[in-house]
Amino acid sequence: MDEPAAPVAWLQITVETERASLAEAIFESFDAEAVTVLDAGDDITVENTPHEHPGFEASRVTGLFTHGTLAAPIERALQDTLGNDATIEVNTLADEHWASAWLAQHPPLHFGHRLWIAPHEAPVDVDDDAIVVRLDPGLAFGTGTHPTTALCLEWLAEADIAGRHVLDYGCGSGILAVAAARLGAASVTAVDIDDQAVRATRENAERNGVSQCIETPALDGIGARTFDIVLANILAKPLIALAPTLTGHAAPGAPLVLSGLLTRQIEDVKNAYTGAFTFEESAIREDWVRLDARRNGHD
Ligand SMILES: C[S@@+](CC[C@H](N)C(=O)[O-])C[C@H]1O[C@@H](n2cnc3c(N)ncnc32)[C@H](O)[C@@H]1O
Repeated sequence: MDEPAAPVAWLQITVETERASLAEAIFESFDAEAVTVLDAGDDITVENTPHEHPGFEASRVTGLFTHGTLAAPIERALQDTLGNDATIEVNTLADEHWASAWLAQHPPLHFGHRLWIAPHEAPVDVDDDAIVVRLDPGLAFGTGTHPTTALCLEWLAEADIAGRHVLDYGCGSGILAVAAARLGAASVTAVDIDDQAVRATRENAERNGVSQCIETPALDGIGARTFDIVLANILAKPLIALAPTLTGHAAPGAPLVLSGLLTRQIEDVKNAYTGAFTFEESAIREDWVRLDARRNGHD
């Protein structure tokens, strides 16, 4: 018989700051398993934290790290970068506490006319034609609260997805892939360099009844296939490095949706794709950007 699994604990560091994107970058540089951001004004009811946070002005950025990660260097980096403006809180969470904290922090979110993202157990009171994507707590990036994910979900909610073949490059939790499938895509190909993200995508596809529509090949398993829609919410540097790959996967006339870059990185990212794509107006939230483009070559 298998040994019962040992209880897992996580290091959770939360920082309240007006410079949320810097805090996120620091958490990412320490290999956070997940980073979430709650903005000022969001309803906050976090379980298992020692403080209450009534009416704070700043964003609340939370990084989750695997057990054994040292808190001190991360705290030092946050303090050095954010100075006295930041309030830092360190907690150890048992697995089930992380899940309940996640649920409490993630009320159902609404995008466009009819797309909702909601935790599996959260009651959602919506119209009959609403598409509700159920996303359970996982450790892969992509819960809908991050501005870049939200910007991509807003694009998907308004786009003509029905019958299209979609590529989600850097799928994380699978949130965009599952939303595209639920919005009627003929097929979604979801890839990621992180095995955990691929696992989370498969699980979330299954939970939402769309696993037959979503394939998760290895990165080198897409071959030379082209897609009707290409989504990539990664970061500026990989987006630039991936320009030839994503260009090769976009069919003539296909929309390309890039996110994960900051406003100061717009020109560098655009330059990597210029020639093959025509860019439309960018969407910007909290200094994060979504670039919308269309593959040249459509008759
Ligand atoms: C910011 S998350 C986005 C997740 C999800 N698509 C969303 O919109 O919320 C970026 C994802 O891209 C993956 N990633 C980073 N570099 C990559 C690369 N070169 N190729 C494929 N995936 C990559 C990461 O592992 C991560 O899961």
